[in-house]
Amino acid sequence: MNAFSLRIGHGFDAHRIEAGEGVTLGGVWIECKYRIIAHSDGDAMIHALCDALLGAIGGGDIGKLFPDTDAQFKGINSRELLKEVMSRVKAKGFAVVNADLTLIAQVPRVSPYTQAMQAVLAQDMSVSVDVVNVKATTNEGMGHIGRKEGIAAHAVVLLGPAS
Ligand SMILES: Nc1ccn([C@@H]2O[C@H](COP(=O)(O)O)[C@@H](O)[C@H]2O)c(=O)n1
Ligand SMILES: C[C@@]1(CO)OP(=O)(O)OP(=O)(O)OC[C@H]1O
Repeated sequence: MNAFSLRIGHGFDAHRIEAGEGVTLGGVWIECKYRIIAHSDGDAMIHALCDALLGAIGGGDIGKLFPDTDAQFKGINSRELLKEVMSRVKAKGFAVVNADLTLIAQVPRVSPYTQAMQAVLAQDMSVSVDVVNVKATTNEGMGHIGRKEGIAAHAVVLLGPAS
């Protein structure tokens, strides 16, 4: 790696939702009438971010690292997965330049929480909060997301040399 080494990564994740008492997204608990169906806490935004980071370092994906057949990951807080992924990013000599996440969800409404999500994700990636962007869109009522059967998230990251 030299001073000009840059790596880009993209991640995507989707989970089903059902009636419940709240969701964790971007590492932030959001009280609402839904819950996310998953082996872990179902934080699709962090899962997409982990896959983007792993993609950038050629590190596979979170399903390979943290199989959903392994009891040790049952109900796990996805921030723990992000911390492990970040240790792999750092071990390869990279640091996050910026990260951009998009949640696609008809529900819940997350705009009151995006700043808190940015702060949590910046902390876990050891970067300044102004290089982490979180945004959301509905699916305008279309398809499974529009019918409130599930949610999805995309993440894009740029990595550069750790100084
Ligand atoms: N789960 C969501 C989805 C959207 N938002 C916010 O609403 C704005 C309008 O959404 P559109 O689908 O009509 O583009 C969007 O820009 C978000 O700020 C949200 O908070 N939570
Ligand atoms: C996080 C893991 C592991 O608990 O499970 P899920 O919460 O089901 O999430 P997914 O995005 O399907 O993939 C990675 C998993 O192996």
